[in-house]
Amino acid sequence: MLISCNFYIDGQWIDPVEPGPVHAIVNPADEKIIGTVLMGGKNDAHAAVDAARRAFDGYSQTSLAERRALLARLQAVFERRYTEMAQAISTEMGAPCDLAYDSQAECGPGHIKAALAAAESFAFESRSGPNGDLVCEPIGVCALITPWNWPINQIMSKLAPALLTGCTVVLKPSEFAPLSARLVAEFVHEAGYPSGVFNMLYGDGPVVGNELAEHPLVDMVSFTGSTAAGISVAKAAAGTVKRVVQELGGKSANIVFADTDLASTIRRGVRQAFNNTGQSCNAPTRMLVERPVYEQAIALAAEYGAQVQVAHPSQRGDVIGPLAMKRQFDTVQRYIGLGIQSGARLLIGGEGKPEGFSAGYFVRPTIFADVTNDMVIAREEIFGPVLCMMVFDTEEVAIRIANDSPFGLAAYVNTSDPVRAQRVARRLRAGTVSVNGVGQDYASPFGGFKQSGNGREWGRFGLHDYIEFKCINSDHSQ
Ligand SMILES: NC(=O)C1=CN([C@@H]2O[C@H](COP(=O)(O)OP(=O)(O)OC[C@H]3O[C@@H](n4cnc5c(N)ncnc54)[C@H](O)[C@@H]3O)[C@@H](O)[C@H]2O)C=CC1
Ligand SMILES: O=Cc1ccc(S(=O)(=O)O)cc1
Repeated sequence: MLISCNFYIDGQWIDPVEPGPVHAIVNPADEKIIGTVLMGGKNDAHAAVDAARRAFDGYSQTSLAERRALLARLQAVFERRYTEMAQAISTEMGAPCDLAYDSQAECGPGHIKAALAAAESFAFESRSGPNGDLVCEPIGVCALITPWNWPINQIMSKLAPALLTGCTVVLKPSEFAPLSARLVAEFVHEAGYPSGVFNMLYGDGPVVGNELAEHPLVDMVSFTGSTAAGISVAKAAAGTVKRVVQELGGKSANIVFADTDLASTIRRGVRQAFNNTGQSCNAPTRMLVERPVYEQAIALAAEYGAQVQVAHPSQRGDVIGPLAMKRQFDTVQRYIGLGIQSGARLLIGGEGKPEGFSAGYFVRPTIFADVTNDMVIAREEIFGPVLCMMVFDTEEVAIRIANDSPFGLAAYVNTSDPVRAQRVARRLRAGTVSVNGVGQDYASPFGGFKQSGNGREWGRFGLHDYIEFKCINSDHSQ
């Protein structure tokens, strides 16, 4: 039976009032249509915003204790229905089942727990000065516009702090990840949130997303996606002076110094670049290797890259699945072609599908060596399993190349010298820096410098996005 996805507005499952083109849900592993997403229009966006606006007066006045209890209930529902979520993500965007279960779905409870933990020590009320009492109030109605690549990471890193701070929400997920968003709506309903606190509708970015960004009754927009769409959102939001938080693209550098444990560093770098089939905005897609170990690093990367197994998402283990959609497949093919034309040395992979895959948006994991930082493949976000390797001679040059990017989301440094690691990390213009493979915890801030964005999500940093600070000045001497 075909799946049909409709909207959750004001506590009800409803069809669009202004139906747009129906979007087919295509399983990226076999290209079969498994369902449809009903896409809305401007009037649907208005209905969702109106519901969120009506609910705001009541929900914003609930106590923090009540909101913590509700969010804890949402966590419990999520954990009980966890397997459904992992399966939905794997089906809609092709994440291999173990990645979907262990990492993709895990972001849901992960972000809820981090928000709840942050609230324990967050100063929602404090003194700001001799006369001032500082109170943190919910900013209002929030539009959450999210992509398809880590759908639950991106929904829950926004939704958990929004709900905890007393905001009401309109979620517009990507139509390419409709199933996980539908489950989120079911979980919120089951957790017992009042009607209108959470609303969800599908629609095109330029129509529904844009309408939410422009809407005078929306107080803030939290957007994750491409830099181009993020710029459109900011422009649309500017007329109403609403807050816009953007988490955008990346082209992250992975600096490999000659004193590192080369084999494990290269293996990890290849694995991280190909994880989620390269569809992560913080993927380390530019590997910068110090000259004395460059040829050795290239040989290791080719060896490990060739061992990467492309497989149907139902296959257990550390494999990579298809890209999420045909558009992404075509984009990645184009970039691989551009890499070859630009004279980069193709180590593994290349254009076309891997052997044995005729259906599905599977691509060949591809590594280019001798890439220079002016090549298109080194400058633009490819969003596929395409790794660019470059050589550098000095620490100074490595930092310069790493920072020579319009993006600044993440960076990676590998060296056995802890002093150098800290020195370099502090000079990299990126929102997160990983030293020797150490990953990010949910309590720490995630976001970018430059055209990678303007905010910080996760943990207590995420709470700030949804808060207005109010200073109440009065005579404290009495
Ligand atoms: N940084 C990240 O996490 C992501 C980056 N991307 C990059 O973006 C490229 C294109 O992927 P897309 O799915 O097309 O991402 P996108 O940025 O177009 O879409 C992300 C979300 O924004 C919405 N949207 C798009 N245009 C909008 C507009 N003008 N106003 C309001 N909302 C809008 C979409 O409907 C979706 O919900 C990828 O190849 C990749 O390079 C894509 C997804 C996530
Ligand atoms: O830890 C999970 C995680 C971190 C980053 C991203 S993305 O950069 O937004 O793709 C996804 C998942």
